[in-house]
Amino acid sequence: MKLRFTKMQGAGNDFVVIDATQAPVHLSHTQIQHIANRYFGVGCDQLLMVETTDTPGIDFRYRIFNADGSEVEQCGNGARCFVRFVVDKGLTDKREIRVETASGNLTLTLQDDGQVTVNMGAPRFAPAQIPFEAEAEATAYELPLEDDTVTISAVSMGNPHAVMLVDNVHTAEVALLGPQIESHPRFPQRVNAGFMQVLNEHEINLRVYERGSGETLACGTGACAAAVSGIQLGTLQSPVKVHTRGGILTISWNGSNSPVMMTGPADIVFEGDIEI
Ligand SMILES: N[C@@H](CCC[C@H](N)C(=O)O)C(=O)O
Repeated sequence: MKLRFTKMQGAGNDFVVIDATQAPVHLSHTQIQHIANRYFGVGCDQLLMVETTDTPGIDFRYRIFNADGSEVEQCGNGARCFVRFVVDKGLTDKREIRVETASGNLTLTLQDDGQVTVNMGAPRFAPAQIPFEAEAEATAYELPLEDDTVTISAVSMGNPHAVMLVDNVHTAEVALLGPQIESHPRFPQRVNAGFMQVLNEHEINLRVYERGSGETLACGTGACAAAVSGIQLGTLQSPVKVHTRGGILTISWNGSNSPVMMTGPADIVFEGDIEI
């Protein structure tokens, strides 16, 4: 069977987007892994499935799958690409769109300059899926690894993140520490591992080793989690410009239960059909 797809990217985090608004599309783990494979498939960090919904006041539903086939709760760069997709494909003429995800509803706005702003909702600091004993907000936790102990902040943006401070992201041991943090026993659902270098109180460099996809050029929820943890720790102030390997994201957060706002690019790269 041939499957029509659109390849997109947001700050270099790349996606295969499937339009399932006309008819349902069911893909197995193996089919998603094949599509995501950069040698034998299309290649992507995540696959996004755009669907309709009957929920009042909600325009679409969209589902997110990592390159390893696992379905996840949230994806910041994917949310921006989702908006560009439904607008560019003529699936809506709205510029402010409400979408249902596995971790709640989001409001997304397509700006006149083509950038997309996403209201990512409020962060959580003791997320249920991260069983730290302490309840304190934005506390830094010691995490013992194979040959080292690192200090991380645990932040949920709907999906789980462990953010650590590093002196220099370019030399940080992302490939070594990322997989150890991702599958650490203290994170039964696994976790996205962020490596943050503070440049000044409004600017950071960030690399993220993503759960289920490995290191990506950018991670939207990772950028939100890093900015939030830095603001909570008192080293950053909103807004925070996040420099990733694939582009710049701007994160604003007024603290406590206020929503995290993320702004950044989203573009279509090409379209095609793949045999699955
Ligand atoms: N790239 C994404 C996050 C995708 C999901 C993540 N790998 C997870 O497993 O939670 C983003 O832009 O937020």
